[in-house]
Amino acid sequence: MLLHFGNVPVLVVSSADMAEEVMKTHDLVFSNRPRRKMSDILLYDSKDIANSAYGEYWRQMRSLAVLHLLSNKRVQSYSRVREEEAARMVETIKEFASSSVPLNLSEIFSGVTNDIVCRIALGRRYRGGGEGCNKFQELLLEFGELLGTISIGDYIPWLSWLNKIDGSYKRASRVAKRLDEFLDQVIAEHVGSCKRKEQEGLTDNVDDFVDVLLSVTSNAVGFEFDTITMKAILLDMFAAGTDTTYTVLEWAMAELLKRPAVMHKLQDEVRTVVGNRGNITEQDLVHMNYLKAVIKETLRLHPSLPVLVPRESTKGIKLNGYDIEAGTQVLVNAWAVATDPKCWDQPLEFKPERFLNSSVDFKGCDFQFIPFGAGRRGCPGVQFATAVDEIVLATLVHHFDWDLSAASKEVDMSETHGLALHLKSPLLAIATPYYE
Ligand code: HEM
Repeated sequence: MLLHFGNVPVLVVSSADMAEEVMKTHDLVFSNRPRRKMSDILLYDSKDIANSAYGEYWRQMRSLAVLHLLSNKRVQSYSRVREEEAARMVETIKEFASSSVPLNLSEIFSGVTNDIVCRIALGRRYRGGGEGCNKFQELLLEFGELLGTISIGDYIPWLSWLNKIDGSYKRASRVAKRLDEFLDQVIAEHVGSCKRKEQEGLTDNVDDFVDVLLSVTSNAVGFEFDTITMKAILLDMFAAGTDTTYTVLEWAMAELLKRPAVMHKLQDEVRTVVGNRGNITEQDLVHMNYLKAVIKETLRLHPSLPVLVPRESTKGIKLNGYDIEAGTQVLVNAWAVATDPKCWDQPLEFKPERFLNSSVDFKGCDFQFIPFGAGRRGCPGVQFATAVDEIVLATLVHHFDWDLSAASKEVDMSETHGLALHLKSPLLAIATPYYE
């Protein structure tokens, strides 16, 4: 379907075949991202990976992230961080469980995901008191909210004065400045501690992303990599990696609470694999096929980014008989594709079993299921996200039995959109410890 948003032609793709045309057959033509004023303000002139224009700069940033930050090996090296944070979440929930107060699961999920991303990216948690903690959390919230808004000026340039008078650009500039100061401080602390370690002959066995980026900067040859680029990449990890990852947990738990039989089947699997050994390790997850199916089914019915991240055509092209001009924005409706009755049996039913004896995966080869996109601009954070989602969800159903709160006997599945697609109301449930 070809629409016009103001001055901009927008192609909406809603079938697996057309998604394949855009993201595989003509991927190169559709590898650009539209320029957005908000990302220019918040992300150093869009110098991050997700928003930068297709070209040499993007290629260098992307390969840096894929090779050094988000590779399988690097993601696995953070298994202890994820295990520790999942265990910490259990302790927090136990405090609530003893008072039978309904627990705000949405808050728990956003907190644990944020702690994991902060520890991996910046080296420590930035939540719950301590120097700079609240300031950073507040800034991240505002950053996400602003980045998720659509500016009318991007579509109708002569109306961009509206964004000036509604104060959103000014607010974004203030948030960008404060985040910039915060990241400068984090980087300076890392540089200081690197020097100290060098002088004392200490070696840290797990580097966080700032450590990795600092070592890449000092060894980078032949491409433009400065502190600005480093800060843009770090912010990308929060912008692209936090909300998207935690909303999967929110939707998965909402579906499980609505379907006790599915919840019990998952609990049986997790408890059989782990027994009463206490906390789950990532080694255990390898044996949890139903858990993986639950996460896939959640991403099928509730993709975190239902229309992915917009692409833009770099030149005119004929697609399915239609002329698509250069500069056309493309929205791939991943939700429509993943619920298309031509590809899926009972498409609107939550049935994790459909993935048990199936090779269909979200790695970007099966175009009927593309929650992480595909092709050159496909999500490089798939391993990172699934590692977090698997351990948190497994831990939650292993340690506790769950019941809807007395206040809400029905799960309210209404949606709202920020950076990612959220439940509109916080998910509340009562936890009863299983192993006491
Ligand atoms: C469940 C969680 C996640 C979902 C559903 C998701 C989904 C997506 C999607 C749909 C895109 C655009 C793909 C395209 O245009 O074809 C994308 C891009 C991206 N994602 Fe993710 N993502 C998730 C988690 C993460 C994580 C954890 C990170 C990093 C820590 C990350 C980093 C990125 C980056 C850097 C891009 C931009 C890639 C580029 O433009 O070259 N994502 N993601």
